Amino acid sequence: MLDVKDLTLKYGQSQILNGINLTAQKGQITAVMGTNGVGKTSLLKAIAGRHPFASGTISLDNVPLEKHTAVNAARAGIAYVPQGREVFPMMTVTENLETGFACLDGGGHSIPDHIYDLFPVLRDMSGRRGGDLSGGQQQQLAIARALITKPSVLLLDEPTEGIQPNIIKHIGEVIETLRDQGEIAIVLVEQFFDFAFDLGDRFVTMSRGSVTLDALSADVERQQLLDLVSV
Ligand SMILES: Nc1ncnc2c1ncn2[C@@H]1O[C@H](COP(=O)(O)OP(=O)(O)OP(=O)(O)O)[C@@H](O)[C@H]1O
Repeated sequence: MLDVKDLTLKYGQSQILNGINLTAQKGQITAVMGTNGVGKTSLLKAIAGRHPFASGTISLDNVPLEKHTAVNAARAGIAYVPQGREVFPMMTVTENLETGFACLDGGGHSIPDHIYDLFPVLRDMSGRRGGDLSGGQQQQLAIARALITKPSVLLLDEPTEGIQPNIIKHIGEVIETLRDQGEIAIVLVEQFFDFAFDLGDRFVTMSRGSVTLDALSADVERQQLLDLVSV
């Protein structure tokens, strides 16, 4: 379980996160929602060790993570699929996937079949350069690369952004499959309301760096949620 407590984050003098509390359970999709600029990406970056936080704690299975760098977060089991995907454009699909081995112990790793079962297009395009893939294919590659690290927490930042509807549907099905396997706590930051609403088991809404609602899907009405995340 991921447990974020009283997290604050600053860019210079500007305080962006004002004491965020968030938990994400394995086998659940925790959807973090809110309008542009409320701090969703900053929250994910802090959890992923991509930006230092000013105060608070991030724990995995009740163990607070020390020295919270990106490498340490990845080694601890936190995988981050950033907005914009960050696929290496000059590397092949296979090489992009292999970068995920860097945070696993030992050598001699190979790409597991289940990765290609989730994303068959990556097998077909294994020799193509990352930069030559469509946006949807790059998103699949970025999620697959994150899964290579065998995470216990998967952070997804706007996975539907700029992607055609049939691939969005497929990505939604993959996220559900991962949830149903029960091994990963999934944190989904998403502005496509219906995508997040359909997938979320728990909803956390944010406004100006603070949590405004934290509720299980059974306890929240669609309109209530829509009102909270609309401008
Ligand atoms: N590197 C940075 N330096 C300074 N300010 C930043 C930086 N990154 C983000 N911000 C500011 O922090 C605030 C929160 O940004 P953040 O990207 O976390 O929000 P968001 O909810 O993810 O928005 P979006 O949906 O547009 O990505 C915004 O006001 C943004 O301008």
